[in-house]
Amino acid sequence: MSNSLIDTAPDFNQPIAVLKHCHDRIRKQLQTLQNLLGHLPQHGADTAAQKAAEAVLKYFDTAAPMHHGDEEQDLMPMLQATARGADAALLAAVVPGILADHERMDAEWTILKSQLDKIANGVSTPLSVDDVNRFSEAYAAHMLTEETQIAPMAKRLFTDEQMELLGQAMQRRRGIVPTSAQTLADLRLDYGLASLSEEDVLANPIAQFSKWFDEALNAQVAEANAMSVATVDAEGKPTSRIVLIKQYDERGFTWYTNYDSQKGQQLAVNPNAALLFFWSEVERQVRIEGRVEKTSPEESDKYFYSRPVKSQLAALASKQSAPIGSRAQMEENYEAVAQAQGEQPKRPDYWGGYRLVPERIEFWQGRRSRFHDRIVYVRQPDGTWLKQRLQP
Ligand SMILES: Cc1cc2nc3c(=O)[nH]c(=O)nc-3n(C[C@H](O)[C@H](O)[C@H](O)COP(=O)(O)O)c2cc1C
Ligand code: PXP
Repeated sequence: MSNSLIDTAPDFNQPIAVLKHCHDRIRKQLQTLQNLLGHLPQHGADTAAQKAAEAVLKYFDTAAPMHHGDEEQDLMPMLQATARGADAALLAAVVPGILADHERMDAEWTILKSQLDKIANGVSTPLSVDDVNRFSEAYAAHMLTEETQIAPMAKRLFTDEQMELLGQAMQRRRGIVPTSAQTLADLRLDYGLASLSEEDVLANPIAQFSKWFDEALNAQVAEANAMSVATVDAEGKPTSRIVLIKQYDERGFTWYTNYDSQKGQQLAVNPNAALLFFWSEVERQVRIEGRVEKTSPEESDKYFYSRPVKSQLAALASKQSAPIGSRAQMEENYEAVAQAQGEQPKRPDYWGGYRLVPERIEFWQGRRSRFHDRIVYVRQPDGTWLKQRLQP
C-alpha cells in the first residue's frame, strides 16, 4: 500500500504512472536548467552550479533515453497493435511527430550537453539561454501531447495483461530483475494483443501476408523483413539461417544469396524449404512452406545493381559459407575484387535470387494462456486455397 502523503515513484505494475513520473522528473530538470541560467552570471561554475549541471547531465544522459525507449519500443507499438478506428487514426496522426520530437530533443541535448559538461567540471562558461529554451520548449509541448493523447488512450485500451507486459519491458530496459530469482524455465510472456478469426483473414494468403507485413512495419517491428529459411541436405538433415525478404507477390517470396552457399547447395539437391517470420512486438508468427526456384537472371540483375556498390563487391569477394583463414584474408580478397571491378562490378552468375513458391502458409496470433489462434492456407491441386483453423 503506498502512502499518498509521500512522493514516491509509482510501481512498474502501473507503467503509465511511471511514465508520467518520468515527465515530472524531466520538468524538475528543466527547472534546474532555468535556475542555472540565473545563477551562472553571478556565481560562475561554483559548487552549486557544478552539482546542478551534474544532476541534469545524469538525467538526460541515462534516464531520458530509457524513457524514449519505453515509448518507442514498447508503448507506441503496443498501442498501434491494439488501437482501432478513431484511436488508430489519432495514433497515425500523432506518433510520427512524437518520434520526430525524440530525434530533435536528442539533437538539442547534444548542444546543451557540451556546455553542461564544462560547468560540471568547474569551467565558468556561459549557458546559452536560446539553447536551454529551445530544449525546454520542445520537451514541454511533447510531454503535453503524450499526457493528453497517448496516456489516456493506453489507460483506456490496455488490458491488465498488457499493462503488466509494458511494465515488465520497462523494468528489463532498466536492468531490474524480478526480486524472486527467476529461473530460465520461468521466463515466459503471456500474449494478448489481438485475436485472429476465420472472418478476420482475407481469402488470399498473399493478401493476408501483405496485411500483416504492413502492420508489422507500422508497429516498428525490428527487422520485420528478416526471415528464417530452413533447408535440408541430401540426407534430410535440416539447417536454417536468417535472410532478408526482398519481394513477395502471387508467385512467391524472394530473397537473394550466393547459389554456391550451403543453402544453395542444399536447394540444388532438394528444393523444399520453409520460411519463418516471428514478429514479437505484435505477437505474430508466419510459417510458409513450398518449393524454391531461382529468380530469372534479369530479376537478379535488377536487385544486384540496386544494392550499394560495397555490398556488390562484398558478394563478389565472398565464397559464402566456405572456410577462410582470417579476417585479414577476407579484406585482401575484397581489395583485390574492388581493384579489378572498380565502381561498376558485374553480378556473378553464382549470386541471385531464390523464390519460394508457397504450398502452405500459416498465420499465428498469440493469445492468453497459450490458447493461440492459428489459421492455415493449403494450396489445392486446382490452385485455390483451403483455409483451416489449427489447434494451438
Ligand atoms: C538479419 C540477417 C539478414 C541476413 N540476410 C541475408 C540475406 O539476405 N542473404 C544472405 O545470403 N545471407 C543473409 N544473412 C546471412 C545468413 O544468415 C547466413 O549466414 C548466410 O546466408 C550463409 O548461410 P548458409 O551457409 O546456410 O548458406 C543474414 C543474416 C542476418 C542475421
Ligand atoms: N547477403 C548477405 C550475406 C547478407 O548478410 C545480407 C543481409 O544481412 C544480404 C545479402 C541482404 O542484404 P541487402 O539488403 O544489402 O541486399
